[in-house]
Amino acid sequence: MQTVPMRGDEAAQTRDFIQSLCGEFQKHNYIDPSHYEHIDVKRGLRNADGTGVMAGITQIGNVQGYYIQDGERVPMEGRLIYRGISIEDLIHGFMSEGRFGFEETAYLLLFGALPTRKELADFNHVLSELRPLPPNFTEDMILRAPGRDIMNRLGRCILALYCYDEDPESRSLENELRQALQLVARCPMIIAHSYAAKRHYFDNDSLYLHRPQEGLSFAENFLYAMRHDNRFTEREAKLLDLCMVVHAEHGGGNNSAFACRVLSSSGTDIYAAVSAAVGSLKGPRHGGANKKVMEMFRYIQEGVRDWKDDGQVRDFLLKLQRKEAGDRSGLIYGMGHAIYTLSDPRAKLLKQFAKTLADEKGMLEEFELVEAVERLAPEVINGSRGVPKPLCANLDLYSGLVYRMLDIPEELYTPLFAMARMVGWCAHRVEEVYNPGNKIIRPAYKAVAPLQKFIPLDERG
Ligand SMILES: CC(=O)SCCNC(=O)CCNC(=O)[C@H](O)C(C)(C)COP(=O)(O)OP(=O)(O)OC[C@H]1O[C@@H](n2cnc3c(N)ncnc32)[C@H](O)[C@@H]1OP(=O)(O)O
Ligand SMILES: O=C([O-])CC(=O)C(=O)O
Repeated sequence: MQTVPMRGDEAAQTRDFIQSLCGEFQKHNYIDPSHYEHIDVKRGLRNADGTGVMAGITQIGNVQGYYIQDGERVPMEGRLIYRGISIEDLIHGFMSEGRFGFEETAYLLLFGALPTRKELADFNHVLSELRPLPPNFTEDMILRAPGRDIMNRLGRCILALYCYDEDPESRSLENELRQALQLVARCPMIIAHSYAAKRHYFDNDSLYLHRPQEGLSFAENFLYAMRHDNRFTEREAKLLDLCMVVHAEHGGGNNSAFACRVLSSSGTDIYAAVSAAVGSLKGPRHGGANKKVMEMFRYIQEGVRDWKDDGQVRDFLLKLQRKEAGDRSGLIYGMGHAIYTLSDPRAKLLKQFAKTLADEKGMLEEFELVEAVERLAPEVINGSRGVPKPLCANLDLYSGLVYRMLDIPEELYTPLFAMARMVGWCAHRVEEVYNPGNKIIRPAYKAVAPLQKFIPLDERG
């Protein structure tokens, strides 16, 4: 698809007009912070003590980072629980038996119980059946309109799948589950093909489109489809599988799952709800942070002469925080979390694997720099805060490093997160739609604009 180019003078006129409207916009849209002193607004849907406003009940995932004692928030080591099973137990369970774990995690999250051997085999077979994209989908939806941003492509493709679904509007449980499994199964292919198109059209590379292979696991299929020579080792696939498991679910309140639940509560279709979740995850304060972390480390490596000197690293982090360096957002990516306080259990797990891999690949210096940021950033972020807030590394601090050591290109880091989280989104979607008591999610906004009269066109100044 091509956009119609504007002539130079038209473009300048449009730019000037829009620039003049920026002033108008600022005049009428600025919210004076003092309003928040008088009106009880739960900004970011948070209570005054930083805890989240309780917006729903779920059976799927549980995220714990503090407990309440005598009305006070008490920090604790983070816990992540999928359907009642801690993430550590789940990972230990399938790893100790030498299996891939993502498929059984998906089954657990979507249906609520661990599969038996037969159920797991049947589930894997169904995923294989559902994996191929519809005929001509890659040609029509991916190759004809390639794009640089794979998350944007993914959202678009998910919305487009509505048109290829013979029954997109039925909300029967069976249909919802069929759609959910199809989305989970197809996501790796959409990402791999979108990436191939991006490389071909924007990076001048040859075009290769691999088809999914029956008998390969989710992680193996992704590596097979992403790499031009289809080659990967078992160790790489097992590590990617583990990354997928830790990214699969994070309760109902995280920004993308909540977006999915908000849309679902309106009664709209699964494609609309899940593509909204993709859009949310793309944001740099959410899943997009894994890509931003790598960019931030490039800034640090360029800006700090001796990475082993804590003083120099701390000074650079201060510059990041003061918006004097990096992307000027003021954020130290990969640090902080809305719920976790002392630790994010996923970051702990990924850190262990990153360290072993870094040792093997001769990348211990990079690993140690990430560790230094983890150690020094809380003090920098807390700055002169009277009572320091406990602040820990989140999973995005170490996931990028693991992906880099797996030779996965940076533009796929957030899409990989989406590929895994598709399971969590679909589980929350079906839970939202299936439970009949659920109401449309509809918080309130206090309007502060003064009333005014309509002025006829000729009388306006
Ligand atoms: C998969 C995920 O979504 S994990 C999160 C990935 N995101 C990132 O890594 C981006 C960096 N981190 C952040 O932006 C934040 O920590 C978030 C968005 C994750 C959580 O935000 P919040 O729940 O608002 O954090 P919290 O309430 O603890 O923030 C306390 C203060 O520290 C600041 N802060 C928190 N984390 C950071 C950070 N990484 N860098 C700079 N400042 C930070 C906040 O801006 C806030 O300042 P304020 O009190 O002056 O407004
Ligand atoms: O829970 C959150 O706010 C963000 C997060 O870590 C996730 O979704 O994995």
